[in-house]
Amino acid sequence: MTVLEDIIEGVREDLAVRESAIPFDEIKQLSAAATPPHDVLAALKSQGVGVIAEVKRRSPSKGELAEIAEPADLAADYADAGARVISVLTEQRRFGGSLADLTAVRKRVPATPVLRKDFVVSPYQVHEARAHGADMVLLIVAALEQNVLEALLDRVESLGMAALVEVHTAEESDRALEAGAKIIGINARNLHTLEVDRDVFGRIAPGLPQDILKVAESGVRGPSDLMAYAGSGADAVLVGEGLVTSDNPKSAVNQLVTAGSHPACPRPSR
Ligand SMILES: O=C(O)c1ccccc1NCC(=O)[C@H](O)[C@H](O)COP(=O)(O)O
Repeated sequence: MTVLEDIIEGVREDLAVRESAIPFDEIKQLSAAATPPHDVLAALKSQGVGVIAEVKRRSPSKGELAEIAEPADLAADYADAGARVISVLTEQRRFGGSLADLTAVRKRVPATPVLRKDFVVSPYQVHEARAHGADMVLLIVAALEQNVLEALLDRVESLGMAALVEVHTAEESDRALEAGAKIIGINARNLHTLEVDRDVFGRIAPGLPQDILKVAESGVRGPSDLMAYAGSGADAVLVGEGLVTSDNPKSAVNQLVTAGSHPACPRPSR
C-alpha cells in the first residue's frame, strides 16, 4: 500500500463516522446556507505570482512541524502579509488538521479565500467544505477515478467554489484537462513515495494551455524557489512547511509576496 492509499483508507473511515452523525441531506442544507464563496479565480488572476499559505501541523514526510494552537491567528498573519489564499489541511490522522480549524480560519479572515486541503473522495466532503466556509477544494487526480474526478469537479463548481486539481505527472495533467480543470496544481511531491522533485513543475507546466492557472505545490523554502517556479510559468505557489517552521511566518509570507510582485519576477503568461 502506498502512502496515498494508506491516507485515503483512514480518510474513508473518518468520513463514515461523520456521515453517520450528520446525514447527507443535512450537510447539503448546511452548505446551501453558508455565506457565498469568494471568487478564487479572480483572486489568483491578479498581478504577480500569488502565495497560497498553508496551515500545516504535521506531515507523513516530516512528522511534527509546528504546534499551531491557534490556526486562526496564523491565518490572520498570512492574510496580513498578503497571502492570496489560505490553505487549511483538515485531514486529522496524518496532518493533525480538522474542520474546526477550517471554521476558525474562515471566521478570522473573512475577506481572504480559503482552501480545504484534504483527500476528497466523496460529494459529502465537498458540501462539508462549503458548509465550513471553504471557497476552494483540493481534488487529487492520483486519488480519483476519472468519472469520480469529473463528478466532484462539477459538484465543487455547482456550489460556486473553485477546484485546485492536483497532478504529479503528464498523464495526470491530461486527465485534469479532460475533466475540465481551470486551476491545476503541480505537486513536486510524489504522494506515493513522498519524494520531492521541484523540476516536475517545469516539465509539466509548459505543456498546459495558457488560460489554465498553474499552481506550484511543495518544496518552496524561500523567495528563490518562488522565482524559479515563476520562471517555469507558475501563477501561484502553495507553501506549507517553509512557513510553519519559520521563526516568523508572517515575515516569511511577506518575503514571498514581495518576490512574487517584484519587477524582476517572471510574469505569468496569461
Ligand atoms: O507533506 C506531506 O508529507 C504529504 C504527504 C502525503 C500527501 C500529501 C502531503 N502534503 C500535502 C501537500 O501537498 C503539501 O502540504 C503542500 O504542497 C505544501 O508543501 P510544503 O510547502 O513542502 O510543505
